[in-house]
Amino acid sequence: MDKIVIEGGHQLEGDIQVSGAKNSAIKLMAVCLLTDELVTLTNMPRLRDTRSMAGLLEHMGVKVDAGEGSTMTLHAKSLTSTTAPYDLVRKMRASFNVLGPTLAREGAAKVSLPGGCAIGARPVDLHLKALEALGADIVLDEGYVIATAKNGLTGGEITFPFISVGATEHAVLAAVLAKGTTVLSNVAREPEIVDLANCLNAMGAKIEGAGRSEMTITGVSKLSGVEHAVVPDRIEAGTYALAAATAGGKVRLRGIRHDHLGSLWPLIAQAGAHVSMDENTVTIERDGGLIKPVDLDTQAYPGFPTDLQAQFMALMCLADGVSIIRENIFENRFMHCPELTRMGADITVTGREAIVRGVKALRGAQVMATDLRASASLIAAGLAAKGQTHVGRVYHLDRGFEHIEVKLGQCGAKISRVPE
Ligand SMILES: CC(=O)N[C@H]1[C@@H](OP(=O)(O)OP(=O)(O)OC[C@H]2O[C@@H](n3ccc(=O)[nH]c3=O)[C@H](O)[C@@H]2O)O[C@H](CO)[C@@H](O)[C@@H]1O
Ligand SMILES: C=C(OP(=O)(O)O)C(=O)O
Repeated sequence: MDKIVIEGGHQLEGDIQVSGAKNSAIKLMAVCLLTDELVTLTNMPRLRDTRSMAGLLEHMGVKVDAGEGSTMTLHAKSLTSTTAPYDLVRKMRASFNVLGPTLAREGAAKVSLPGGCAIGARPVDLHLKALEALGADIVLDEGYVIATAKNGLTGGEITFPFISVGATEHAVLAAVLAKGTTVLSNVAREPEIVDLANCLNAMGAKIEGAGRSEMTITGVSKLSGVEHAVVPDRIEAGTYALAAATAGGKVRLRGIRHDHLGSLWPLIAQAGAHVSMDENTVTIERDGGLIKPVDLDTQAYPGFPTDLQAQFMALMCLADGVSIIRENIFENRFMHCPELTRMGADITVTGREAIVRGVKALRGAQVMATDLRASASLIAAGLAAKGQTHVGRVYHLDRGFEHIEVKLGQCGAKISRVPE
C-alpha cells in the first residue's frame, strides 16, 4: 500500500482545477439502472469509488466504459443480476443506492448492507422505510436486504424524521418510475440532490422541488438516455481552500460553484484568510498572518458540511486561541483528532464537541488516515507542519480525491506518493 510523504513548511501558490463531485457521480451512475438507453456522464472524477461503483454495475450486467478522460458511459440494456454482493457493496456507502432503482425496474433486488467511512453507526432504516412507503416488501437476511415489489412500486408520502442525503436520493431513485405521485418531506437539499434531479428530469422524470425541503415526484413509465455533466465537487474545493489557508500562500480554484460553499467562505475569512471570487473561480490567500480561532457547527446543507469538519480543524490547530468544533451529523467523526495530536495539536474531544487550543506550530509525524476526509486534514496539517509527515492508509484518500498529490504539487507543495 502507498503512503503520502510531505515535506512541510512550503506555502501553496498556483491554480487547482476542481473535479466533478464524487458524492454526485456515484449516485448518477446508479441512474443507468432506470433506463435501457445510454447514459453519458461528463466531468466524472476518476476515483476508487467510481471504479468500485462501475465494478458493481458491471456485475449487474451494465456495460460501463470509463475511457481515459472524464467521460463515462453506462448502458444497462438489460440486467443480468439483481443481486449486489457484499464484496462489492462493502467498499462504499452509496453502492447501497442500487437497491431502489433495481427494484423499480425489475420488481426485485437483493443488496448487501453497505460499508463506507467508519464515522458512525450509519444505519439504513430511513432508506428502507422510504422504499416500504413506495410499496416494497423488505426482509433482512444474512446481511442482505431482500426487496420485492411484485406489482411495481407505487407513489407514497414520506416524511423523514431527520435529514438524510442517502435516503433522500434513494427515495428519488425509486419514486421516478413508481405509479402515481410521491411527496417527500424534510428532505436533504444538498447540491448533489439537485444534480441527481436535474439528470433524471433530463431523462424524462417529473421531479419538482429539488433543493427545497419538500419534493414531489410524478412517476413516469419510461426514462430515456441522457448526457449529463457532474456538478463540481464542493468538498474537494473546500478542502483545497482550507489547505491554502492552513499552509499559507495563494491558491486559485477553478471550475468551482462558489454558491455551493456559502457556509465556508465567511468562516475562512473570519479565520484570517482573504477570499475573492468571480463566476467560476475562488482565490484564497493568507500571507502568514495570525490564524484567528473560529467556532464551528456542522449541519445539513446549506449549513457547514461535516465532510469539511476535519479539514477546518487542521486550520484551527494553528489558530491563535481556542475554537470549539461541534459535529452534529455523525457520532464518531473525530478520529483525526488523535492523529493531529501526534503532530503537536492540542485537542480535547468530549462527546460531539472538540475543543481545539491552537498551537504555534505543528511538527511532522507518522500518522494514519482513518477515513476519507480525515486523510485530507492530515495532509493539510502536514503541509503546514515543520519537517516530514507520513500519511499511511491512503486508500481512504483515493476513494474521493483525484490526483491530490499532483494538484497540490502543482502549487509548490513538496508531496509525493511512495510505496509503504
Ligand atoms: C456518498 C455520500 O454522498 N456520502 C455523504 C452522505 O452520506 P450519507 O448519505 O450516508 O449521510 P446521511 O445524510 O444519510 O446521514 C446523516 C445521518 O443520518 C443517519 N442515518 C442515515 C440514514 C438512515 O437510514 N438512518 C440514519 O440514522 C446517519 O447515521 C447520519 O448520522 O451525506 C453525508 C452527510 O452530508 C456526507 O458526510 C457523506 O459524505
Ligand atoms: C463519508 C464520505 O463518504 P461515504 O458516505 O461514501 O462513506 C465522504 O465522502 O466524506
